[in-house]
Amino acid sequence: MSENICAECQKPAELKCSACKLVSYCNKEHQKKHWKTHKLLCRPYEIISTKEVGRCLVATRDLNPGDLILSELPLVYGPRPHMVEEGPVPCPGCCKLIIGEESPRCPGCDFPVCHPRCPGLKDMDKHGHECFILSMREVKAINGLHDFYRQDTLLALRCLLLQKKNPKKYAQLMEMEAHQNERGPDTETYKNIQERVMEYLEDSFFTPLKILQVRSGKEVLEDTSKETIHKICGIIDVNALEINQDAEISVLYPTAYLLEHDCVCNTAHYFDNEDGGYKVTVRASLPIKKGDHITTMYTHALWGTQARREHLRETKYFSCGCKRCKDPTELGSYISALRCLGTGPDSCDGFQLPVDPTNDKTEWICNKCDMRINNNEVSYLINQIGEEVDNVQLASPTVRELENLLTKMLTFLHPNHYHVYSVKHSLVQLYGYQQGYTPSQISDDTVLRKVNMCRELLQSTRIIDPGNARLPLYSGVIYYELYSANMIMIKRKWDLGIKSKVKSMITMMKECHQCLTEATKILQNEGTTPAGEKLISLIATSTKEFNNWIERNKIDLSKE
Ligand SMILES: C[S@@+](CC[C@H](N)C(=O)[O-])C[C@H]1O[C@@H](n2cnc3c(N)ncnc32)[C@H](O)[C@@H]1O
Repeated sequence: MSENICAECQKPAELKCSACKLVSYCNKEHQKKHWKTHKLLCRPYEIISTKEVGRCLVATRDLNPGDLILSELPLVYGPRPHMVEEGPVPCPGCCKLIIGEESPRCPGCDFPVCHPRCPGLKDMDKHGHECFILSMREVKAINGLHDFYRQDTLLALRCLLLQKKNPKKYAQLMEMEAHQNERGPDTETYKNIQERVMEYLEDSFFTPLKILQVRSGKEVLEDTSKETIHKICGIIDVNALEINQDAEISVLYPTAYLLEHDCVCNTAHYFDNEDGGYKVTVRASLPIKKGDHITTMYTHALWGTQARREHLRETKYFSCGCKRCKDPTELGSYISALRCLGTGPDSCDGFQLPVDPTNDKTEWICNKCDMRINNNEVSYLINQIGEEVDNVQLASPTVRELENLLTKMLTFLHPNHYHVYSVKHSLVQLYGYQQGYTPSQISDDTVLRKVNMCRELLQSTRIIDPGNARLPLYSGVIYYELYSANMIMIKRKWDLGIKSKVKSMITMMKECHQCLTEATKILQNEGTTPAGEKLISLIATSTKEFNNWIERNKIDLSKE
């Protein structure tokens, strides 16, 4: 007789839900009947393996934007494993950034901490367990703290500690892809890990630990071999998700790591640290059909194809072949396109596009006059412009400085190029605020310029991030600035007696309403970062003010 019980009638059952394989039924009819209840809990994906991507998730039913895909707690997490040579470091208890030299020390191991009573110091899922190992070293440091207390090695140590503490979790962890072949002994990555993690942990802590283990006959760590530590570092680099909310943390999840990459992904994920556990929730951000691959984004949506592909190759060891990467126009966004670089009589108003964007040595051809240039020239130009943009942006530029830079850039780049996007995104946040451009000072022409820039930015953002999965803060800011610019114009005209009977005024008011509604929707899961929280509150206040203004002036936007 079957051990399983039908979820509908509690009689013995042989049939299983094919999607989650967790619930049984005695017949198809009862399965159908129970679906209304079960669909809220049923996992909507299966794990498959393909030659191109390895293991990945595929939808087992149609999903709509917002539908839950998975929600889970970490296997292990810890301070982001990137070497810091100066400046703030994470507290090993809570991962919040602190200045090591000015901070108190952990009473157990002497690592700099935010407070000697930081709750994470005793928590066995955080610092509690590793503190014992770190206290093996008897010497303490007063100077040169960055080299002596290496928070960038703690996540690898926490992974090793799972060997004894939670063998099931350790086994799950060791199943993850580490790309060891691409990180072999002759690579820079290997040499770096050897020195930065392996030798540091071995010399400072494992050598005294081994002596203690022999003496006491008790084993704390089973396997601290070079192979295992290199594999763990590979696993962290390839699979960990990064959280930048209140602290800089890297997290390994039991299932979420299986999400494959796509440069236009169909899910969004959020972290929730309310119970101190960094739960991740993954939801569909676009409609996903049964059988579609469920994807996320490992790199920056606002980078052009060459920059994204290079980043993916260097950090995740694969060559992306998604639709956006293969399309010279990047789905019509023209985010990497240059102006025709023909000179003199050869110049035209066309745009230079890569002939084969997935080939690093591709030629770039003008879509109008066939003028060709090689990739080295394009890379050189883009790097030069990128450097100039970074330098100007870092120096808190004025409107005038950014406008001059923009004019210069537009002689080489498409108006939607990602470097241009970045400058326009800064400019729309200065128009209306900087001295000389405040709401009472800014000219009508400049307000219109801001409105047009916001609309152009929104158009590009919608193409490269149609589900608002990766750029919600960018979009939220643009919607807010489009609202603000429209409001300046509306109030000016209103004061001149041009009221709600005029059609263009109603159009602008409707756009204001739409901007605030869209921004509120897009930002609904962004309240966990300081920037998101601030923007959400600004938009909530503006929505109230806008609605009051509409009500006070007896305007009915639904009727007009
Ligand atoms: C976080 S892991 C994802 C799980 C992995 N597929 C596995 O089997 O363990 C990331 C790795 O998956 C592979 N991968 C993910 N997305 C890919 C894609 N779009 N194309 C090719 N490989 C991909 C790469 O090997 C990458 O380093």
